[in-house]
Amino acid sequence: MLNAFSGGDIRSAEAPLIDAGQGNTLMQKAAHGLFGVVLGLLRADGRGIYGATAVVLAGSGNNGADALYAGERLLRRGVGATAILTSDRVHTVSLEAFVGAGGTTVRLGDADPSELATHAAAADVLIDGILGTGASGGLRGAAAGFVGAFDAAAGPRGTRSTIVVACDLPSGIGTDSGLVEGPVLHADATVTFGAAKLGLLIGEGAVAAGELNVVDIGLDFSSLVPVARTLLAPDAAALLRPPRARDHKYSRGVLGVAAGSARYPGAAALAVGAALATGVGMVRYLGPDAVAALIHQRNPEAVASAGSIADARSQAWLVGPGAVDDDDQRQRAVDAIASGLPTIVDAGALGAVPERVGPQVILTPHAGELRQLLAERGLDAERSEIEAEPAHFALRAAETTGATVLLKGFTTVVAAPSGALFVQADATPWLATAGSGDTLSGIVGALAATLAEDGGAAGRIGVAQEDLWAAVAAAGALIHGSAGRRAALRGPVIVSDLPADIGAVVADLLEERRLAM
Ligand SMILES: NC(=O)C1=CN([C@@H]2O[C@H](COP(=O)(O)OP(=O)(O)OC[C@H]3O[C@@H](n4cnc5c(N)ncnc54)[C@H](O)[C@@H]3O)[C@@H](O)[C@H]2O)[C@@H](O)CC1
Ligand SMILES: [K+]
Repeated sequence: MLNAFSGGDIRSAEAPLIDAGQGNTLMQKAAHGLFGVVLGLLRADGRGIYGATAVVLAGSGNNGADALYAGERLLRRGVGATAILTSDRVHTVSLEAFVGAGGTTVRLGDADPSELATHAAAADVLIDGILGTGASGGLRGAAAGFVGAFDAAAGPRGTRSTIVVACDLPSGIGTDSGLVEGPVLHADATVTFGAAKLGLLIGEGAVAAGELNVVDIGLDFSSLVPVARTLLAPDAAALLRPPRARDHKYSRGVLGVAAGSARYPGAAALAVGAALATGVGMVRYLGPDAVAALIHQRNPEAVASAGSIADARSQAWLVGPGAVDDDDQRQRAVDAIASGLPTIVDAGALGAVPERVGPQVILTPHAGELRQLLAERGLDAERSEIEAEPAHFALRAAETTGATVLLKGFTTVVAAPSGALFVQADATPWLATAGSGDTLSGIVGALAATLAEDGGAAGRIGVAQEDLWAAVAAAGALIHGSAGRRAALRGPVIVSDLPADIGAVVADLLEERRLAM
């Protein structure tokens, strides 16, 4: 599990060490970690170290100092380095160390920004040390102008030749919100110190951060509660329930699916296929015969009927994908939510959620659906506001409804009504395609069905019992994202092919778990 903390948490973890005169040691550890990642990136890209070139953007605070000390280390390894000082003030001791190692410096205010940007775009590495956790608001003035000029000279991430590495955070992102106000340098990698900050995991901050590296600088977080957690592969693996010797189809877990309608039959087939690939004892399908016929073309093992929720014994329910303009499906959604069983509520069923439910009800909206859900409860927000601050709005929705809320987006945010937050960035943009959400709900449904009667699941991954369903939803996002990345190796993702990748991801997770035991 990766824990994320707020800027305030990081400061309070640093405080005792700084009070004990360890401030410089912390900074040297941070700089050393940054230096190490830069070396690794140069090597991974097949570039030599000796003779490579680096540009260090150094702002007025300690973030600039970290970047300058990392620059000093690069200089001592034969890298040619220039520091662009973005403010009139600079951390003098680190600047002296940088210059003492042979670095050249230039003040941003004294030079032509487009000339400096051209120079930076020709370098092998650009280290962004303009602002760190002490930033208030986005980049302004000359620094903002430089970022625009660099983007114009170097081209966007993925096409440019300069490797951009953010020191602690991409400068100007909200440490706790991931909000980006104004221009921001999109990093190839971010090297963050002590612990991940929430703003690196959500919203535009996560987009700007690129690959996240957390450097241990010896801070003690044991007395602090993380503001968010990210499940890693071993956590998702611990939630999988492989079949045991005496299992039968009912003991493994039955997922009931009330999805699909005459208008959207495909969503049900995608959800059922994904659930079966994740591993369940049985899928019971409830819905129109025409939809059942489509499901059976691909998955004849699904048991189908047009009955009611009360007649179809299941351990968990999945309602809503493709269930539009269908009174029977709506009634099944209402009954499933009221059953008290874990119930994944997607798309067409989100409108059937009563005022208050429990955390075993897992809502899986995208930003537009969450906007609607909140509006129906008198909480008005624009879709763009939700996309900019996904954690805030997912928590609001969980608090208001009592449900677990999985908000889809570039990163998946899962909020529990307790206030616990999980953030998963496992997906690939290739998964942004029609039908993708139906497979995610199928995966989460299968996990819920297999864990519904497993009292030890929360303990296995170290979460409170009340947050189990949020962790299950996060594990579903991890499996879905990993399957999407695997599928994308073959080319654009075709969602109906995803079950093969879901099965392979589940197999890999179980194998890693076996090897770790
Ligand atoms: N406190 C510590 O002991 C450690 C701090 N570390 C580093 O220190 C950083 C935090 O340092 P600071 O607190 O000095 O803060 P920053 O380095 O983030 O800089 C804050 C300074 O920038 C200015 N500023 C704020 N917002 C601005 C804006 N929008 N535009 C232009 N200027 C703005 C302010 O004058 C402020 O003094 C961390 O991100 C990390 O890199 C690390 O060295 C580890 C140890
Ligand atoms: K920075």
